Amino acid sequence: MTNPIRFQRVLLKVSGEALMGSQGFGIDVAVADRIAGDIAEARKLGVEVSVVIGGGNIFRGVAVASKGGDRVTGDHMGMLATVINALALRTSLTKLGVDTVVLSAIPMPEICESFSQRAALSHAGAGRVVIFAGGTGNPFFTTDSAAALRAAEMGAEALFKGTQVDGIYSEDPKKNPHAERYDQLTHDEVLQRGLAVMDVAAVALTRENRIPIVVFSIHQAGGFADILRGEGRATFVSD
Ligand SMILES: Nc1ncnc2c1ncn2[C@@H]1O[C@H](COP(=O)(O)OP(=O)(O)OP(=O)(O)O)[C@@H](O)[C@H]1O
Ligand SMILES: O=c1ccn([C@@H]2O[C@H](COP(=O)(O)O)[C@@H](O)[C@H]2O)c(=O)[nH]1
Repeated sequence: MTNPIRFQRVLLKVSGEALMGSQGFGIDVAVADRIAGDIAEARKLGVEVSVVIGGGNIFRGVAVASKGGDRVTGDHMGMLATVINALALRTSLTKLGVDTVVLSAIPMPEICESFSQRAALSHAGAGRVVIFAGGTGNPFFTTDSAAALRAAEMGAEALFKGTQVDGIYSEDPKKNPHAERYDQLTHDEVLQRGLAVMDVAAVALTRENRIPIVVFSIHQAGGFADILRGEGRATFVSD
């Protein structure tokens, strides 16, 4: 596939669920190391990469709410899960010699730096990979929304969503293996057709800020850099 856009600065959303690999829960270090390698490879192409990481391998707030618990507490637990994942990914990147900083939306200064746009831009400008932890810092959101928000704040030219599937389909391909796969869509088409690969708030925020979305499989080793080179497999969302 031809990449219609050339990117110098991107925001990568890494699926939390992907981090558990073939385990049923938690972090498979080999997977974290491989994803870190993919980020390092992208940086070697001269692309500035910052990262938002999900928490689905550890905790999602809706799991608490669905059992009658308090949603806000559940979401706090989910946001903390993203901090755990961010620390794991930082460890993997550091092993590769990639200078990396974790900025959390929820201050926890003994563990990592707190998020501010100024700090994030300064670290990125100094050549570091910035990992945004703690989502948006607010309940009732997801890390997709955090990714859209941070992409806008960083002036990213695209939001890459590295997820469980290799693009956007007419329906969830895990539920319908005959669903049609798209190469190219507009933000409006994603919203109007209710394509649930990403939450509505995230798609709306990227549409408002004219940020393209690139959906690809995080399980494809080297896939991130391939797409940046104009190769690889992904669905592009742009207007
Ligand atoms: N129309 C669609 N096209 C593609 N995938 C879809 C679609 N509708 C639903 N999905 C599902 O959405 C999933 C991505 O959702 P989600 O963002 O919650 O997971 P994730 O990327 O693993 O992130 P995390 O684990 O961090 O929450 C895909 O794995 C896919 O099964
Ligand atoms: O801004 C945010 C981001 C996330 N959460 C909570 O964390 C979990 C994990 O994030 P995923 O995007 O599902 O991977 C999410 O389910 C929420 O419970 C949040 O509250 N606010």
